[in-house]
Amino acid sequence: MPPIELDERASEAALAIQATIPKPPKVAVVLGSGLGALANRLADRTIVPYAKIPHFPRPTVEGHEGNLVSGTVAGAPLLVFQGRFHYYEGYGLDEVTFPIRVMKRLGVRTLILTAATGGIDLSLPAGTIVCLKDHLNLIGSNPLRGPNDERVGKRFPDMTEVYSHRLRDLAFEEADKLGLNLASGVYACLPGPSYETPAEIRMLRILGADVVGMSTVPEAIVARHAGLDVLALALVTNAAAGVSGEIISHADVVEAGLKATPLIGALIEGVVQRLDAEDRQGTA
Ligand SMILES: O=P(O)(O)O[C@H]1O[C@H](CO)[C@@H](O)[C@H]1O
Ligand SMILES: Nc1nc2[nH]cnc2c(=O)[nH]1
Repeated sequence: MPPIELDERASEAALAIQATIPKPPKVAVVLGSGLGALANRLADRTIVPYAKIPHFPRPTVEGHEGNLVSGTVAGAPLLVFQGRFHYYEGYGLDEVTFPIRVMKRLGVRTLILTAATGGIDLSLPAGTIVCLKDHLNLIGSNPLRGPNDERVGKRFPDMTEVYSHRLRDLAFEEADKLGLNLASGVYACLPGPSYETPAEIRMLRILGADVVGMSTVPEAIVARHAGLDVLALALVTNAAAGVSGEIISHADVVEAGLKATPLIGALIEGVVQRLDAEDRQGTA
């Protein structure tokens, strides 16, 4: 889609959201598969169904509800995207990353991405939360393909530090307070929807990937292009193909997400409260 048209659509979507949420929070979270219940932890909730937002796609995957939820965690404002869009659903990368363009319009400055993933590294069993330090974009395209919108960002955005060092440090500090052993790793993004073969997982391990999924990376690229700071937390919901010999099912992925929601929720809340405190002190 031409960038001007895309920007107009994002602007219309943002205006519609602002009609219900006049002062949107500056920190947003995108919830991965099975992590939707995290939105229920917010106080003072205002819910805008994606269906009510112009140009917003609809999630078609189980475990992705399709609501924008604004509220607070321990007094700190937070905007939650309860459900995301994936390339394998048939959406173009413009559509997959549309919420990121909208949140930029809404004035969001910090994006926290969450995702369900398969654990490639043998030291990352199901239930581990991994703070991403980098990624491999193996989706076969790039969400910034096409004419560049110079008003949003550069033609050739730097990707040396996609996942903010500052936010990662903050996440590790908050994890320590919770007694949570937060791991660090590289996310490989494949197009899906089939899970990987054991041979593909062996290849990904050689390439340096620690976890694998079918999302997150297009969103992170668009967010960095637009100047947002990004933190990404990947939950290992299953051993990647061939690692344990167990078959992988999306129902199990969603169940593992639900089980880990209190822990990943507590971690996100700790980070959001710290960001809010920094914001109040004018240091963010
Ligand atoms: O990345 P999220 O949306 O958490 O979902 C992950 O889980 C699904 C597969 O079970 C895929 O969509 C994969 O990307
Ligand atoms: N590609 C991929 N995505 C996932 N999402 C949750 N588990 C997996 C997995 O093993 N592979």
